[in-house]
Amino acid sequence: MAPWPAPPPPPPPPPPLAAPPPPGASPKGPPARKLLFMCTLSLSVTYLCYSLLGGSGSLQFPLALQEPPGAAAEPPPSPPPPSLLPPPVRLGTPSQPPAPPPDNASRGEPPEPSEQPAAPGADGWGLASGGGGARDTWLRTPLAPGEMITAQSALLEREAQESSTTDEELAGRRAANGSSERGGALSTPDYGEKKLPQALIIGVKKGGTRALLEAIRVHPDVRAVGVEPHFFDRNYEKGLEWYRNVMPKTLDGQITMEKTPSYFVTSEAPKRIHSMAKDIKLIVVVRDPVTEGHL
Ligand SMILES: Nc1ncnc2c1ncn2[C@@H]1O[C@H](COP(=O)(O)OS(=O)(=O)O)[C@@H](OP(=O)(O)O)[C@H]1O
Repeated sequence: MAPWPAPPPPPPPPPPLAAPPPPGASPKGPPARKLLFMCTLSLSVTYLCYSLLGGSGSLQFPLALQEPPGAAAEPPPSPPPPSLLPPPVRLGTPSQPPAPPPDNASRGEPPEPSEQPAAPGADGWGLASGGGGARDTWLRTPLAPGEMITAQSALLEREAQESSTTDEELAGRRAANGSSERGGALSTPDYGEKKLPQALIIGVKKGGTRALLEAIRVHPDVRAVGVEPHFFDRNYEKGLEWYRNVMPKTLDGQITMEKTPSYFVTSEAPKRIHSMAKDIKLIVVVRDPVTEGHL
C-alpha cells in the first residue's frame, strides 16, 4: 500500500500591515491610528481657534446687506487664515489700541468707531458699549434693516410729537405738501359757497380749543377752518370779504366755524363780532389757569 502523500507546506505568514514600531514608541495601538488621531485632534484645535478668533467676522455679516449695489458684485472677502488674524483682544482693555476690523473702508462702509464715537442710533449703528476703544471696535454692529426702519419711524414719530400743532404750522405743512385745501382739513368735496361763520370758538388759549373744534367738525353738517384766521384781532382791517374767503365752502344747512383763542383776550373782538353777526354762537373753553401755569 502506497503511503499517503506528504501534506503541503503551510502558507507563509502574511506580511505585517504596518511597519514595526520605532524604538521608543508605545507598544499600545497601531501607529497609523495614532497618526490619524493626532491629525484629527490638530484639525479640531485649529478649527476651534479659528472659530474663536473669527467671531467678529460673524458679527459683521449684516454688513453685506448694506453694501452698495456696485459692491455687491465683488466677492466677499475671504477671512484670513488663522495665522493672519490679529491676536485676540481682551475686551474692556482700554490700554490696547483698537484692532482694525477687516477692510471696511474698501467696502464703502461707515467710518470706524474708534475715530469718532457716536451715540447709539445717530448714524444707524448700534453701539454695544459707550466706552470706546477695542470694545467698541469689536462689539459695534450695524442695525438690521428692520431695526433701522423702526428707529427711523420712532424718530419721525418723536419729531411729530415734539412739533407744535399750532394752526400756522398746520397751514405751512399744507402749503408745503401742495394741498389745495384752504384753511382746513376738508373730508368732503369743496361744494357750496363760502359763508361767514355762524359759530366761533373764542378761547381760551390752551383750553383745549383745538380738540373741541376737531371733535365738532367730524359732524357732516359742520365745516370748519383748520387754521386760526385771527380776523377779529390781527386781520380785521382786511375786511369781511377776506374773512369769508378764508372759510370753506358750505352747503345749505351746514354750519361754518372757526376758532381763534386770542379773541377772548382782545378788547375789540366782542364789538367786532357783534357788528358782523348778532346771532353768532360763541364757544368758550375754560381751563384752570393753575394747570397751565398762568396766574
Ligand atoms: N380733551 C381735552 N381735555 C383737556 N385738555 C385737553 C384736551 N385736548 C387737548 N387738551 C389740552 O389743551 C391744550 C391745548 O389747548 P388748545 O388747543 O386750546 O391750544 S391753543 O390755544 O390752540 O394753542 C393742551 O394742553 P397742554 O398740553 O398743557 O398745552 C392739550 O393737552
